[in-house]
Amino acid sequence: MGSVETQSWLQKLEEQLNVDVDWMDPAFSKRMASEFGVKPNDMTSNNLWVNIQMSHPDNKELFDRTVKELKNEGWLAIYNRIAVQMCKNNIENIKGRVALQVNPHKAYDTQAVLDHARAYAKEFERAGIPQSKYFIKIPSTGPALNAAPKLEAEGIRTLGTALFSLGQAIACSQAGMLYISPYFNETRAHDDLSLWPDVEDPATEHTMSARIVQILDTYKRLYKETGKEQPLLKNASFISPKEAMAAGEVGCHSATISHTVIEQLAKLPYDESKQPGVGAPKPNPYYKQGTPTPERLRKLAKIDPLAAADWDGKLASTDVDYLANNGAELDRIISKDPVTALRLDVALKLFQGGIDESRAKIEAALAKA
Ligand SMILES: O=C(CO)[C@@H](O)[C@H](O)[C@H](O)[C@H](O)COP(=O)(O)O
Repeated sequence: MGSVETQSWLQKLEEQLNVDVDWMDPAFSKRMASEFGVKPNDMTSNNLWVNIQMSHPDNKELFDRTVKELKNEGWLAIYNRIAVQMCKNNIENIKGRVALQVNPHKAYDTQAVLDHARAYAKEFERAGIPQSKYFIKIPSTGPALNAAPKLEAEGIRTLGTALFSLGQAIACSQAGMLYISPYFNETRAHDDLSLWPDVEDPATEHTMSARIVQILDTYKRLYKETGKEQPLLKNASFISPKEAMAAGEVGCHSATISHTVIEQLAKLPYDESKQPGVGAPKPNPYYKQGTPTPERLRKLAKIDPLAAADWDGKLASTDVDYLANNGAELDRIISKDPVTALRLDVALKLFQGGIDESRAKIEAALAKA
């Protein structure tokens, strides 16, 4: 797939938003450019992807060497250095930034989030990767997001992850973050398809679409009212190619996509007449140029299929300080929104499982070193 006549869904999507790769393997990023005709913009990761990539045969020598080098520094120092080096191994294959996620066990501990992000930053510096080429992923809880303004002031750019609600998105804006990653699907749905809203037209029918539209509308309004740059919406957690195309139509800034869905997008020949809706070319600069939400999606601005049964129909207010008192108001509104509370908790546990496995591998190697 390469010529304009046989443009793939993936190539079309890259015209509407920045396609990012949600996977750390350099061989796959290379294939994206050479076989699929789309070089990834950013490379995102999470504690599961780091854990998988750490066990890749290509990284055995890196793993063994780092355990030896840092055997007196503890498992986390070893984890950080290996994770940063694996980012470095992919940096030539992407156009933008690489990403690492802080320890999900510390999602309610501001100081621990700060310490971990700064430890990654030190490793990036040591590896010769400038601040302009990476960002740090922080879970969107009250205490964790309180670390972001301090990191941003130090030039360490951040992304709010495990994000399922407008309130979390407003808090990320208040924290001055570079990106947010709302999860289009809850993480459990990837393994239990009975939880997946597998709809014909995800942009209008998927239960998460309304929240994506509302976050974008709110950020565009805040940009207009304050002139302050807003986080860029990097949509994540797609199960099907149609969902990624919906992110393009809605007008997300970027979409970080698994290797499985990228392969599918690359194989589908694009035919505009068969798409339920078509996105606009990507605006640049994103908020300054701006693009309105497409007419057929306007109806999503005021509904919320994921809201609690007693929802009063009001969207989260931008006049509230969600970061005050260590994020108490953010954590309060999350607890009043059962879908967000559950999805956030499940996502954190999933990532905790990932880092626990890495820790066990490193500690087993340390025991033999
Ligand atoms: O948050 C980002 C990127 O910012 C992603 O890496 C994100 O962790 C993943 O897309 C989701 O966790 C989906 O992972 P999974 O449910 O497929 O295991």
